[in-house]
Amino acid sequence: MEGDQSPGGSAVSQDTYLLIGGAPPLQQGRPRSVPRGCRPWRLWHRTSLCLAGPRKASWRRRVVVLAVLIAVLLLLLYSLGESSHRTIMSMVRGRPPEAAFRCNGPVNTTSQLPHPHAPPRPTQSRLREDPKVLLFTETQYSRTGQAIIHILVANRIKYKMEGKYGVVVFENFERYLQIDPWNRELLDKYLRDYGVGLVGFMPAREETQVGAKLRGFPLYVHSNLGLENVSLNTDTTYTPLEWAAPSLPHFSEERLILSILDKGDYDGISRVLFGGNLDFWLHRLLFLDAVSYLSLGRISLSLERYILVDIDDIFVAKKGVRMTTDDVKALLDSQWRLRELVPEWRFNLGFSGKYYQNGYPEENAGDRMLLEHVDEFWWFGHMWGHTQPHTLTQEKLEHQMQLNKQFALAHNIPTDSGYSIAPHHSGVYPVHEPLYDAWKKVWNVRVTSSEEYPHLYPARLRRGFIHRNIMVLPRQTCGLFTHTVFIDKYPGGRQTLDSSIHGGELFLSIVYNPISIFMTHLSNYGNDRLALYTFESVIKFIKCWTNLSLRTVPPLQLGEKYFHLFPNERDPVWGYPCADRRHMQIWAKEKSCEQLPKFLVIGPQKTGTTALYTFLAMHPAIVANYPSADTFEEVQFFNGKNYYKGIDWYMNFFPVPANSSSRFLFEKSATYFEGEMVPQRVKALLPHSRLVVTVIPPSKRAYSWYHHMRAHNDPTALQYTFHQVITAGDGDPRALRSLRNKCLVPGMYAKHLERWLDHFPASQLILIDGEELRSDPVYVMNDLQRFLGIQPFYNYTEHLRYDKRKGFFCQVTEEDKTKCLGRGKGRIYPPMNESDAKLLKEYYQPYNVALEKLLTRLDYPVPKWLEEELQ
Ligand SMILES: Nc1ncnc2c1ncn2[C@@H]1O[C@H](COP(=O)(O)OS(=O)(=O)O)[C@@H](OP(=O)(O)O)[C@H]1O
Repeated sequence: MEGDQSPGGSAVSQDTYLLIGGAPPLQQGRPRSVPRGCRPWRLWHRTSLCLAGPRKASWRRRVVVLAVLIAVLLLLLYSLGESSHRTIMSMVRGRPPEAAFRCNGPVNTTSQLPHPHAPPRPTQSRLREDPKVLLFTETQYSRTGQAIIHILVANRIKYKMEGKYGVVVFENFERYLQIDPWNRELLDKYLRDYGVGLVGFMPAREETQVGAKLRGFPLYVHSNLGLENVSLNTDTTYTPLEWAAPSLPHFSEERLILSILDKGDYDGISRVLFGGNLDFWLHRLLFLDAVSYLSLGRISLSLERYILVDIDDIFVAKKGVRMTTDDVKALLDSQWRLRELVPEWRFNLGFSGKYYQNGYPEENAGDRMLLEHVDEFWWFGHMWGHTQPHTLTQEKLEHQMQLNKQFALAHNIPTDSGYSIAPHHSGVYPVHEPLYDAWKKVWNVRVTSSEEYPHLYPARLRRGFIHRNIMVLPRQTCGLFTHTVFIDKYPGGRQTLDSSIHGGELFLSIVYNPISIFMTHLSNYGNDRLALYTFESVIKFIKCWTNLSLRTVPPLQLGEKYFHLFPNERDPVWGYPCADRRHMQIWAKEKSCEQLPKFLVIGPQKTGTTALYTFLAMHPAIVANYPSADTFEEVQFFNGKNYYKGIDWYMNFFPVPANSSSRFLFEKSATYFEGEMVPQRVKALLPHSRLVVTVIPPSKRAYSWYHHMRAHNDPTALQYTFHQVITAGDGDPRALRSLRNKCLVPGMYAKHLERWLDHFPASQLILIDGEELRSDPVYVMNDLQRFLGIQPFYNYTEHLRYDKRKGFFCQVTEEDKTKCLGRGKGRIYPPMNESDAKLLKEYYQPYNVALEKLLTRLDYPVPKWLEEELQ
């Protein structure tokens, strides 16, 4: 094995590093030659000499000449008028760069997929679970480990440290070799039995090694040597590495490493070993291929990549950075060239009609020419006046959209794309409901895209979701913004853009995302036409270096494809808007995180949650949610269909914040406790919230719940006895089995608590003994006040009193009477029969044991009833 090494003697100068055929070297400034006399500094020099004669001009003369010159220039400009502005600018600017990328080999112009690269899958090597990667990193911060995780996450490849795996990855291969014989044999047996392969990386070394033998392995390591003759396995998803001959300019500054394939002839285990890290893009592709190859195709990405390039702000840009007729022609030409590489390629144009014909005369001609070629592009309505939707009411939004639609109809622009986007992503996420309503009503929008979900950064975590039947697709960043108009003004210099194209961020975005939507702006197509340069270059680079098959389809089809590929992204996860500065900027001003609860009473049902809710609401500093008519007073947002109504719907259950933010808003929904998705959703929206859980003996809870269902005339509960419900088997009717589950499952307290604790630290959760709440509510309420840190401290002794008739503690009214909970709380029903009680005690035994262990581990008090249950 050869170690890290840059290709010897192949240093290539800057100008050849850039892939612009025939372009002058970068150091010379502009990419195209400019007539010398037209350059302002040249003009000044020559004129001064001419007026002042051959002798060295005195400084006075120079000042006079300069003043005359400025005056002449101003006069000239004035007389030529605005129409000449662009002509002068283009003389000064030179010509835009071209994507004249040269590929040292055949460009992959076919749209066919290559032959399957994975060896046939042995029947005995089937994995029962979702294939995952088992990853061993040195530490959570180690460099290659981070790079591996980065690639896996960006490609949505699951990885973990437990369960069944499709591939095992060692950040440091030596760790694998150092495993003690017993564990090594276990791991190797697993790899052999399930046909799971291994990827290993050789650690970087300062010192040079020549022929160092790998422990217990027939391999010898040579490190820090030059790579002379590279010849590698050609059976890869991407372009064979033999293309990476040292003479190729792309590799001049990169560190090539050698990677080898061990086909398992030695010990039955296939391995791919990398001589170094993943810094270089080609090795990242090779790593993905290795994962695919070693998992026998189970962890394999399709080779199809869909790209859609939106051109936003059509007609919006300022004078001077809009498109002229030449630019429109260049756009059309580029579109034709791109079709050679991506079948049916079309740019997707988003227009704001209000600014039509708002440029210099040549630019207005450009506007008209775009409309003359309306059929050549895909179109979508942007916002008429480019206003941010979150600042507008639904009425105003509809009005703006209507104006743009009328403009479209008047200019034969198609209006049926079903796609739209909002200026600055405003209103898409965080959701501004009026935007979704207006979009649906005026434009029948069914798909949009945004960079903001869940956050702009890190880009690799951007995802899609569906809200109210509108598909929101993630957008990728291509490095061009409204103000990136000239190549020499590109932030970080042209080299930065080029390295993003040549294996950097833009290239990897396309490689890692089966579907990429890029946002560009009108201004990126005028002047230096950077968007044309960027996309033609990156597409050629991809076609040159990979076997990816590039495609494009209109947005609606793209949306359907996206959620077909990633069905588990359909459901949104609403995030806390105040944690993200950008989200705050595009969230309606009247909204505030102070209108979200500070704590939740999460249940489970029948443990005394209503009493707790009522007692809490008595506190002067605590504000409960408004009651919901549909859900028996509870909001029930996080656990059911209400979640899809969005956070505006949820926030409407709470009063608009008053001046003081010391009020504690809360809500109680007793079914949150056992909901599978609830902890994750609560964590996302209310990351700082405190959680209040009440528990009573689980069998008692189950019995109370059964009677609750009977009292609510549930037909199944009325039809079957408690015994029949708790002993229902798999062969029983569905309704009965469902009732059994709802009756028994919430009482598995430890299991549900563990799930909450996966998302929240124990310090944010308090466990209340429901039996104690019943017998000594004052003590419990004081404890809870301390946990929540609520001021002022409320003296419940004066406000709660035992009511003999009710048999429970009740609220003391101003008239010194008691106000108790309704008949539905503290019901009267016959005691549970002994055999059912015994049955349930046995049933819940393991869950109660686990609960006791959990509480002890967390240093929480163990309720008395639990001690008794375990005796
Ligand atoms: N102060 C006071 N007043 C009335 N009831 C009290 C009180 N404290 C605790 N309990 C017990 O609360 C049980 C109802 O629990 P929940 O309020 O959680 O029920 S629900 O899930 O909201 O339906 C209810 O269960 P049942 O006795 O089966 O009706 C009561 O035992």
